Amino acid sequence: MVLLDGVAMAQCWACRLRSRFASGVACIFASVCLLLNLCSVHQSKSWSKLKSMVHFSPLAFTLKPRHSWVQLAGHTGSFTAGDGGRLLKRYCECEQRCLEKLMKDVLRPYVPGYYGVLHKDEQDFNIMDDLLTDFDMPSIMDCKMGSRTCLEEELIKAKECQRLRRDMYEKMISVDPAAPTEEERAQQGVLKPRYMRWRETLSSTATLGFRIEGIKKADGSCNTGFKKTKHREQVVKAFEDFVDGNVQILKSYLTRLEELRSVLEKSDFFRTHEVVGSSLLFVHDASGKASVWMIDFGKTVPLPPPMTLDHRTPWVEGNREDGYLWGMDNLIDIFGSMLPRTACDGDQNSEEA
Ligand SMILES: Nc1ncnc2c1ncn2[C@@H]1O[C@H](COP(=O)(O)OP(=O)(O)OP(=O)(O)O)[C@@H](O)[C@H]1O
Ligand SMILES: O=P(O)(O)O[C@@H]1[C@H](O)[C@H](O)[C@@H](OP(=O)(O)O)[C@H](OP(=O)(O)O)[C@H]1O
Repeated sequence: MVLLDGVAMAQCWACRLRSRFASGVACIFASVCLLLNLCSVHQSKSWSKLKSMVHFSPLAFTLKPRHSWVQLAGHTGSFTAGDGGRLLKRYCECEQRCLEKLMKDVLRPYVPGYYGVLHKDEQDFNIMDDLLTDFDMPSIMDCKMGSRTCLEEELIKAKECQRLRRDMYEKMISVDPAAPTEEERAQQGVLKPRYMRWRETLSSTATLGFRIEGIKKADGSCNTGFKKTKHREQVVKAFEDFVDGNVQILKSYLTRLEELRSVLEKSDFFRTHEVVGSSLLFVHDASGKASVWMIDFGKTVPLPPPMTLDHRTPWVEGNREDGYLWGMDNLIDIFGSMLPRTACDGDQNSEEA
């Protein structure tokens, strides 16, 4: 976090100096700051999970920092930098199949562009667009969609092989020491579906059909402590903090979400897949640009034909419903409800809602 703050400060200075003087001296000063930070980051942590990801363009005379890449959520070590504004994500066949199909679906504008598989350093990666590329010091939010986070096939497998997870037990007691049952306490382990369900009910997954995984703001601050963000009012507070009272950004998000919902309702891909553990990535910056994309298709699986889902019907084991659109409806409703309130607050950024 200290490094991230250092980088954010350097970026801030670079921006300020650029706009005030646009002079060579300013650029050189900014470049020194940025390079110092870049070196320290690379020495201590290279391309690891969040909480500090830095990724600059090669030194150019304008010295515009391209952006700092941040992994807000997900598995550590899944990502590495690709060329030309692309990301390499650890290969997952399921995700590859989905991204290939999505490139031909009406959802194409709402997912990162996909460019196939790269074999590098004895590992395979899926190559995709880095969605942060066109933003300057972006604010980012990851919301995991759906009313459950375990695939039906995971539940079946878990019943066959009752593998106890000590890591999940430890994550559980670190949030709530009283959460494990007597039996779990004696075993010092929990089954994955039990852990996942506990996470769903602790957060807003079960009650709203989505949950906040993490928020990183332009000032470099980052928060992944949303495990107990369950109630609508808590979610509203987090969203308000994320958009920082900027009604224009709020409106852009709302418009994009409404468009996405209407495209999801028409998508062949969406109708024929169980979509679990997928996120919406919200990105905006100080210029007022804001957008939302669907990411993470590692647990998005095709349904056996002719089965389809409406993504709103409540889940019961066997019906494969995932609650994705129910979550989307709630998300849109919450963003919509924030508009007049933000405008009434008389914020400088506000305009007629
Ligand atoms: N295409 C992208 N462009 C920019 N950032 C991305 C992109 N894909 C993922 N990220 C960043 O990486 C984080 C984790 O992504 P993702 O959910 O795909 O990882 P994962 O390891 O599959 O997650 P999970 O553990 O939920 O399965 C996101 O929260 C986001 O910050
Ligand atoms: O957010 P938390 O509390 O850290 O819990 C993790 C989170 O639910 C991930 O989505 C899940 O990966 P999948 O979605 O890929 O199953 C992972 O399972 P895993 O440890 O088995 O990878 C969990 O540990």
